[in-house]
Amino acid sequence: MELTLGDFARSAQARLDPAIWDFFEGGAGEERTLAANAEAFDRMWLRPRMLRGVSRPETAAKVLGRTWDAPVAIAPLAYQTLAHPMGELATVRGTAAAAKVPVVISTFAGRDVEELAAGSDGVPLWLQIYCLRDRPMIENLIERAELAGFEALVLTVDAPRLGRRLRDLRNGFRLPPGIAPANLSGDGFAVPAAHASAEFAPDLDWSVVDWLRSVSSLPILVKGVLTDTDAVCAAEAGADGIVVSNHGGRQLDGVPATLDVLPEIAAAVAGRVPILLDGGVRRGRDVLAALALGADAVFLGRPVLHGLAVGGAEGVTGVLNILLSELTDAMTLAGVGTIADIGPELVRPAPAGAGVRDERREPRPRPVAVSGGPLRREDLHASVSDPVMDTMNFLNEVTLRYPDAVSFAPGRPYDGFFDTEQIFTYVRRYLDHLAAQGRSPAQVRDAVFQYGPAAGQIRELIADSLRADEGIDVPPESIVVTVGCQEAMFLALRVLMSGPDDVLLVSSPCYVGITGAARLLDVAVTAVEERASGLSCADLEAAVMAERARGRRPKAVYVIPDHSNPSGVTMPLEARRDLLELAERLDLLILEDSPYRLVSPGAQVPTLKSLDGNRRVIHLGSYAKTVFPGARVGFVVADQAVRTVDGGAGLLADELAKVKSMITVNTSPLSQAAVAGALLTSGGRISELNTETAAYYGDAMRWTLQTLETRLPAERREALGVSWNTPAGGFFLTLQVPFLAGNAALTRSAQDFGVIWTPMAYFYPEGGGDHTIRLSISYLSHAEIEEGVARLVAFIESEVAALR
Ligand SMILES: Cc1cc2nc3c(=O)[nH]c(=O)nc-3n(C[C@H](O)[C@H](O)[C@H](O)COP(=O)(O)O)c2cc1C
Repeated sequence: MELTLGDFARSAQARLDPAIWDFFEGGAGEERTLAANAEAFDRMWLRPRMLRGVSRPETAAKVLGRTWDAPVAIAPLAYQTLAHPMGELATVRGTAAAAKVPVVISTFAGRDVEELAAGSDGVPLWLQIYCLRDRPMIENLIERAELAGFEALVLTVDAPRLGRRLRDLRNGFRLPPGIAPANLSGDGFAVPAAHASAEFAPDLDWSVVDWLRSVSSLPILVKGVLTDTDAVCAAEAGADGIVVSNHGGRQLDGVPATLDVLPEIAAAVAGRVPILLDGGVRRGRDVLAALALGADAVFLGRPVLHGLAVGGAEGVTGVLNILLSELTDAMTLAGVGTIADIGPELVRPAPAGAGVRDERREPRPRPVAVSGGPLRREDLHASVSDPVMDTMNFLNEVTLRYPDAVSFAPGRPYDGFFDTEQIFTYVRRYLDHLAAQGRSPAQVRDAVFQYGPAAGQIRELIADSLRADEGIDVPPESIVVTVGCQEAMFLALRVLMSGPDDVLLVSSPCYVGITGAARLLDVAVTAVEERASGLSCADLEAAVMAERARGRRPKAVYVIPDHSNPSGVTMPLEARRDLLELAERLDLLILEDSPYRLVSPGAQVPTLKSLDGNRRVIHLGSYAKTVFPGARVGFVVADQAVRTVDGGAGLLADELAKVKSMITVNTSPLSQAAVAGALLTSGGRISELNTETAAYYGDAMRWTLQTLETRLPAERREALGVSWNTPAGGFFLTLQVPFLAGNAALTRSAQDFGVIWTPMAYFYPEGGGDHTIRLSISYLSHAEIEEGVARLVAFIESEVAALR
């Protein structure tokens, strides 16, 4: 039985073909905006008033001069015949049975406007307009609708073309035979995005409102407004109303939630025209919140399709009845007697992290400024709003919310080998070493108390250690000691990438630290799909050629050749040689990052840098896993020669150090001292220092793989459609699953099964990884691994059962 709109969504999903479900549910890009719409409502608390004498609140609302039974209308939704054969006719009838509120009919409706008007049973019908290149066809449709008794036009302005809807792209979505717009002539509709690219007029301006006005006497609402400026433009262009909408997150991913922009728009419009809002309205209290923040009414989108799929007209009636009775309940409990009584005092933002919706959606709770603070995030550098910058927020949030869950998420080192006293011993060891080298007491003191050289003061020790451990033979001058490896990446990108046409190539999936650094620096990133044995040279070459054909300059490729984060993949020796050869041939640099190799058991494949005869490799180093992450010490080896215009020569490392002096000045000498002490203790062989640690991680990886194998033997996992890779080292392995393993699945996993993992989709710069899970094995005990895997398997079984 469906008691909430969420229940209807679940029932609909069970009934619909997965590709159609994705077409309905999906948003553009990473679906950040889609998720944000709903979360914005979750972040809003209601402030009820008591003893207000409200027994039966009155939900009737007056909008555009007409009284509606409730401040809710049905959003334009294309191709409703995909959900039910009666399509829009069932929607109109189902709405009429629940309430007299407007139904907006899409340009791409699957039923004739005349037929809908005949079946409307007193429900106001509005026509949504996509202004196609073929204006006469649109004009004809408007004429027919007006003649049939439609009461308003809704001009959609956020779709010069369709947003990049990755689910549809992945599914190769096409309209099934027999599904087509009933009110348009022509063909080529089967792939909606392709049709839109060919037929939508992309170059409209506000004069299109004049044009509409010239062909129709109906009121015109402009749908798709997201800023105060455009709201004013719409009002000044003569619109009779605006619809604050981001198309349900289906157009430009990364625009804000509609509820978040509503206050600024309401302030700008100042009552001149009615404001409607859509996106994420799923409960009666959401309607209250939208009205409190300045909307006159809301549109309901996807839930209508869910109702249709579940029970045609009756389903739509069911959905509306739930929403409207929730609205009545909320008004009663909040002490609100009429719609006109709803004002801004009825809401306040929830504290951060509170109010997260407990449904199959992807919440990302974040504080919201309802009335605007002194700074607007949209005025800050775009990177702060970029999804890549807070990829891990949601995961951290879930981890905090379910502290008892077994977590396979964090890639942090096991702390059983840390010993506080070690730090003092290491620092002492380094200071003694300086004294033994003949430094005076004052010099030894300065070596920890003072600023140090930008390039670092332990470069010799690092160079010795690289020679001893890795067969990397480079002069100390080619090394810059950095604040963690992250700074090394940042410096390398800052120095190498000089113009807007420069491109960094990365694998997909890819470590987020590098894509995040690229974003901070406005560096263009192109992803190359990773294969089972890492980056393929053929793929890389094709990507380089494609970039060059576009007039761009691919300058470097970032790789984690050993036990990669996130996939766990290791490049074989031959592939490394091929990559070096390709880099030489294509004049590319390689950014090699390999933090896990020395904490992995057994012999390791040689580093790219040790095989690099042509100085193609910039080696990014980290002591986070081999010494301890709290030191925040990393380094970069950049032995490439740099020629100056006046014929001088230096090393790339010198340029990196220059930039570093303007970022962190120098890496903490105290931290460098601790790391140097560790290097000295092991005679430069950091691998020896980590023998026990490597054995520990190796054992944890084996244990995890073995437990998975026991719980899901071949036959069972085949039946479930599950598989995983078997890395020989590192912290990560990946699991393929047949269901969508995104944030919603993660929430169910944490909440219902007590196990947390990382959705691999976080690591795909251009989308992907939706059916893959990353497991980190680095810090769990055998018992925790066993319990965690048991829970994970139970979760997987339940998800697979829900699919069937
Ligand atoms: C399957 C689907 C089809 C849609 N078709 C149209 C359309 O033809 N015209 C339009 O202006 N908006 C269209 N929209 C956007 C909706 O009108 C509305 O803005 C959005 O769905 C509201 O968000 P909600 O689904 O979160 O309630 C469509 C949305 C979906 C999900």
